[in-house]
Amino acid sequence: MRKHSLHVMTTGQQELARVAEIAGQCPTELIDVLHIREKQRGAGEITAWYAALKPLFAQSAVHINDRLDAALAVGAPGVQLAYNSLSVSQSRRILPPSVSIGCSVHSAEEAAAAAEQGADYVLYGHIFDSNSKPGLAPRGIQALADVVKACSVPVIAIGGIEPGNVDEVLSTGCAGVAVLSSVLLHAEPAAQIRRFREAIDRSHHNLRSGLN
Ligand SMILES: Cc1ncc(COP(=O)(O)OP(=O)(O)O)c(N)n1
Ligand SMILES: Cc1ncsc1CCOP(=O)(O)O
Ligand SMILES: [Mg+2]
Repeated sequence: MRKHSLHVMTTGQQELARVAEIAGQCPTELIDVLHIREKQRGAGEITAWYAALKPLFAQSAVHINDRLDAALAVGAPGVQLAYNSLSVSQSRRILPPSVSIGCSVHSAEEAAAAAEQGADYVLYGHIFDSNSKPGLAPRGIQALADVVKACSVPVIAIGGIEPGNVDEVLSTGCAGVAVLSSVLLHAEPAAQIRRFREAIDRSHHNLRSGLN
């Protein structure tokens, strides 16, 4: 298992055929987790996305954002909960224990609460300015470090993350990075995935265990 992980999220702005085309050209084995984050699509459509993308991400875990019904229907190994999803504890009651639960959090308090309820990891952001979160102020590196300290489960950083700022992000002790536009909307997604993986693997920062 790799020390730090690379999560890639679908954008909600592309058709399945385009995402599949990109995946077919990319070293997807360098990606630890693909998130199907298609908030405007129904559960049936999301199951079709999973069926089409899973073979292209054979070595990645494919997690489903929000829709536990779709995740259960396809046997996905993980879900990602958003602010308006079922809570972590509600999700735990529904999902088999083997299904990983990630939870989007926006403060150290939310991160600690998600961990307490049984989240396997939290996603915290946005760290830097991001076109994917227009008009919203970024939370910054110090806030990420504070979340890492407050939280007993791995923290994945998201928002405005590029290969050039990965080292600074990992210096907080977080467990990895999640990227949306900088991979799937990039002109050269394959090269960009390699740059991310190299930047992550080059970093010598250690994971912080949290609560210390
Ligand atoms: C009112 C409000 N709060 C938060 C969000 C963003 O949702 P979030 O839980 O952060 O889920 P992801 O965007 O991370 O998938 C929102 N849209 N509105
Ligand atoms: C889903 C989400 N949550 C916080 S920032 C973000 C989007 C990050 O997108 P990008 O990687 O394009 O900055
Ligand atoms: Mg969020």
